[in-house]
Amino acid sequence: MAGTKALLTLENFINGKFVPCDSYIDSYDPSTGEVYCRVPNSGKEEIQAAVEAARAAFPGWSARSAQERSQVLHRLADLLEKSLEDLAQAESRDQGKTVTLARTLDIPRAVQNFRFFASSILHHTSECTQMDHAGCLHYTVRAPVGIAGLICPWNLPLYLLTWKLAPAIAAGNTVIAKPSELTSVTAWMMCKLLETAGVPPGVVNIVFGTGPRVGEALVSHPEVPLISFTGSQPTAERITQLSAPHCKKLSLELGGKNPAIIFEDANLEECIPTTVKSSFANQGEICLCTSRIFVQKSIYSEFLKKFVEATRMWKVGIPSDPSASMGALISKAHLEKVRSYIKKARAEGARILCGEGVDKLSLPPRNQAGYFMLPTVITDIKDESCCMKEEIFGPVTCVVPFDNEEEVIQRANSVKYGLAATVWSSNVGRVHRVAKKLQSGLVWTNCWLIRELNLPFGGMKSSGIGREGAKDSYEFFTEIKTITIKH
Ligand SMILES: NC(=O)c1ccc[n+]([C@@H]2O[C@H](COP(=O)([O-])OP(=O)(O)OC[C@H]3O[C@@H](n4cnc5c(N)ncnc54)[C@H](O)[C@@H]3O)[C@@H](O)[C@H]2O)c1
Ligand SMILES: N/C(=C\C=C\C=O)C(=O)O
Repeated sequence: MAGTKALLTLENFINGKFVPCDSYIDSYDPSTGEVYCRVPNSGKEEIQAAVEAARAAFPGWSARSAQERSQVLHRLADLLEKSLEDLAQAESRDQGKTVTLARTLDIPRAVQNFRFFASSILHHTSECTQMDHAGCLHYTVRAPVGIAGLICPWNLPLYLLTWKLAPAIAAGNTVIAKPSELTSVTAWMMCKLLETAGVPPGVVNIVFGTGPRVGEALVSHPEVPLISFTGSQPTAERITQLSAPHCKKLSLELGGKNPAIIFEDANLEECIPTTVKSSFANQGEICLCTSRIFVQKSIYSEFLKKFVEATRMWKVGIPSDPSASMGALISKAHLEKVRSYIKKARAEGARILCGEGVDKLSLPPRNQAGYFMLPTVITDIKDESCCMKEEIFGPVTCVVPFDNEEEVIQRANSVKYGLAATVWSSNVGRVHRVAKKLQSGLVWTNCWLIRELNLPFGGMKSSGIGREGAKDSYEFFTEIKTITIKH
């Protein structure tokens, strides 16, 4: 345990108050490898206190009109926006991403999440049918589920927490959220804004700590009927097991092994920079990142040469460097895991064209122990290799050739995941055809990560269960009831 003197110490946020914890976990600055923060190591007791607070707050919050709740969400969005720079600096320090990315993606999107659900909650309608022969009118009503359990990963901390929190409270639920123990700081900072925004005590409770300890206590609690989880597939399996005896409502947003399919008629001037970005943005630590690039044979050599050149321009730097495209990976353990895949690829006879073990990474002395690595491109690799099958979740991408449409669809679909894909071609008929056949919850053609928050977001196969978005999140965070009136 590091000396605790200068360390930032977080507290749980329960019933509108910050409460200290009996024990703490060290949290590291990924850019230096030094401990800089202490995160509460909460457990069953803290979850019980949060459940009691959320239970007491539910009748009042759920009885408010959608308009009243919407106003609270708008105020919170405004407050987050005012703190954008502080939050961006904190997110970067905690996660390792560049400040530029946190400033332009993570925090603006957190603000947008509150504004978006503040608006969308006002526009839902319910169904009504007539049954004239029986003299009946039927209609549906929706009601909040109760206490929502939200469990989030470390890659886009505030972005993904607010993507769950905003629709949950907009719909009238009260919430217990558990951020990743690796990235808890911006959630804690957000708690400081809740009272000013008008969020009543107990509506939002944030309990920090590890998955096995506090995560499992939340999932197992009988008074939490719903769990919205974003994270890895093995954790989702455990959450599913623990939820089963209680028949909990589950939303699972999991990993991916996302293909990019690049046809010979693709506009390479747009495709190459976008595919470098889709492979390496946020250090490749986005579930939507490309990690298998299939390129049609006739343009394979040209693509590979230009892609490697462009990857070498994707600068790794300290997170505060405005010219850096990529910062540090989340943890030492994760860096080692990502490196181990490159080692395996090499042992299988694949070629590493740039990055890890090929090029030299230059860092200031203070950052030598940080968790940095260069963006790495692998080729001459078989589809059966673990690098082509398993989620690496780091700055590593594989490039392989293909002959024709049918073959590439089959190969793209040959993994257990089905989250996101990109298709590059100037033939509009082809992009529609291929997009329809891909086993993927999201397909971007001639672009990547353009988000329309109204439409369903989520994966198929081992990439998850359920969808998030305006209508989908509303349906998940509410229970529907059919009412029949005989007249
Ligand atoms: N589909 C998406 O929208 C999406 C978005 C971001 C990340 N991800 C996925 O998340 C993974 C990376 O995130 P991670 O390493 O934080 O995932 P993880 O599964 O290790 O952890 C996610 C969260 O679950 C908690 N947790 C761990 N064990 C638990 C348990 N037994 N019970 C309850 N909670 C538990 C963790 O503490 C953390 O808060 C990748 O697989 C990535 O693809 C998916
Ligand atoms: N959920 C979203 C993104 C998930 C990214 C995973 O790392 C979103 O854009 O709504």
